[in-house]
Amino acid sequence: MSLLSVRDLVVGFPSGARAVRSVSLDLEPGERLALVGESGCGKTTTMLAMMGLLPAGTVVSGQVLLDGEDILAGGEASMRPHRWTDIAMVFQGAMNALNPVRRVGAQIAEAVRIHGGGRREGRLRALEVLERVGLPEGVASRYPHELSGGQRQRAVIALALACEPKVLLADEPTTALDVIVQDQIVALLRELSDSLGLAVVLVTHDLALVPRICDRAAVMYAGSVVEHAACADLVRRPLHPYTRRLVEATPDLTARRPLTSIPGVPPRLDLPLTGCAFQPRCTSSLDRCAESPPPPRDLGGGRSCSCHLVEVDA
Ligand SMILES: Nc1ncnc2c1ncn2[C@@H]1O[C@H](COP(=O)(O)OP(=O)(O)OP(=O)(O)O)[C@@H](O)[C@H]1O
Repeated sequence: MSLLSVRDLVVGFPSGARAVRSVSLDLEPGERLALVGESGCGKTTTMLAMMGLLPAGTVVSGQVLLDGEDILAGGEASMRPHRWTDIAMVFQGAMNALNPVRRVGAQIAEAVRIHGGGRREGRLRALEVLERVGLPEGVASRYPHELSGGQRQRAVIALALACEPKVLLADEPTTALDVIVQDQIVALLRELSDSLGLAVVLVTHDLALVPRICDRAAVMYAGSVVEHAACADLVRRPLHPYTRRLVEATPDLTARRPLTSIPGVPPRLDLPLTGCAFQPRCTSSLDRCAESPPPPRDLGGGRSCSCHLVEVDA
């Protein structure tokens, strides 16, 4: 039994869009998984569904199992005991997620109190987690605007860790930071995961970032995971045509190869799909790619791929 297991998650919006069509993920303690894919493919929606925090959408079907318990099954009543205490999230654009008129330490202490801790415990825990993410003690009494971008991102990570979660969902945690600070946040996430046994799901559109933090990666396209592999395998030998194009479209300062873009646009999510979602943009598609969606094919060694071509090659 995995620490976290997402099974066939499907999320719909009132507009009729199926932003998440089929996502399955497994995570063990201390493991780091990246969820990658271009903008709009459903990464954030998947994370928000796992937290039970979808602003407008609904989980149409699927399960989110934490230590074997389906935390979505009973709605808010079954999610509430686990949100923040077992599974926590650093939101996209999180540097603006702190309350601007409250001191950083007080915000963390409040999170602890809301989840049953006392005042003193909250204060002590705030100092403890701020130190844990590499911030000096004085940060506790500062307001968010008095911190640098990197310090604010650390403070947001500290806030997410306040109630000692087992799983951290980090949505684009290094976007909008300069490369030096990005490196520091990458190192911090790795270190926290190793030392606390924290399982991390990193959401990013930046494939270059993935091997620096994660062990495994799941590639999403139009709401579905299309390939799942160890990061090194995924980057060295991508199997799905979409992953291949994504790798080719990722800047690499050492390789001196021309950068390419992926022609075309992802499909509309409010229309049903008859075949593979990537087929209209795929340069190697077969007739049946337009006719039937390729099921995920288990290739062994933790690798899977949803592509008719991979079936032909195998
Ligand atoms: N509240 C909403 N109502 C309707 N559609 C929505 C809503 N929120 C998101 N969507 C749609 O769901 C799809 C997936 O969005 P999502 O933000 O999950 O993608 P993403 O992969 O995280 O993209 P990004 O990297 O840009 O954040 C998009 O097509 C988006 O337009």
